[in-house]
Amino acid sequence: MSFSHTRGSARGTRVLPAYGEPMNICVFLSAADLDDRYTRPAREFAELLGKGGHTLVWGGSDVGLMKVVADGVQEAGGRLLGVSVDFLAAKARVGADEMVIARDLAERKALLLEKADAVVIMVGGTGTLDEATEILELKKHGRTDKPVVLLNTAGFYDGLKEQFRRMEAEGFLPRPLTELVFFAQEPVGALAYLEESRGVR
Ligand SMILES: C/C(=C\CNc1ncnc2c1ncn2[C@@H]1O[C@H](COP(=O)(O)O)[C@@H](O)[C@H]1O)CO
Repeated sequence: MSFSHTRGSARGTRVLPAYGEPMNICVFLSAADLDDRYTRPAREFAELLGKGGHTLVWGGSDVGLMKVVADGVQEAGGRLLGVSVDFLAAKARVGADEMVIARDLAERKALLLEKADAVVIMVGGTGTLDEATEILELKKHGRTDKPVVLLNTAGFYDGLKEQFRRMEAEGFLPRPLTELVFFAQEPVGALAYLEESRGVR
């Protein structure tokens, strides 16, 4: 495993993989221990990701749903690229292919997005919501065009979807909602969207 701390602000820019090539897929998701309603689809998505030869880019911790997905990706043959943060470095997963330690949460978010070709938002709490709104805000301002999927497991994000639709209908969004985020009901639909959108960008 390679392990590095960040220094300064010089960072490389990712060259997007061509259609059919493996991607770096950043997943934002809960650090909590959850029941089967949420762990089953998370495991299913992890397996698809690993079997597709993709790399999981995630928050680096070995807890809750974050661990479920990291385990699933690794077992299915995918790579793990963690971006932890200084104050959680002791909790970082041992055995990831790469682990970067950011100085603070803001830098971690920037690194997670920088290293990703695409983003999937799974069920989560305030941490996940914070990460999700960061990428959506960047997309809103045209600062990135990376595809974003919201995996709406067990209707967890029905309320958020409703709120986004209201924002769009009442003029709060300068871009159509469909350009910001794709809502997937199932893991297979989430990955299919990412793989297809890579071919047309
Ligand atoms: C080991 C313990 C806590 C570890 N907690 C976290 N580790 C890594 N990343 C985290 C942690 N908590 C939040 N994150 C980031 O936010 C998302 C999850 O937050 P949520 O509030 O649970 O939705 C996740 O994507 C991470 O990037 C306790 O000792």
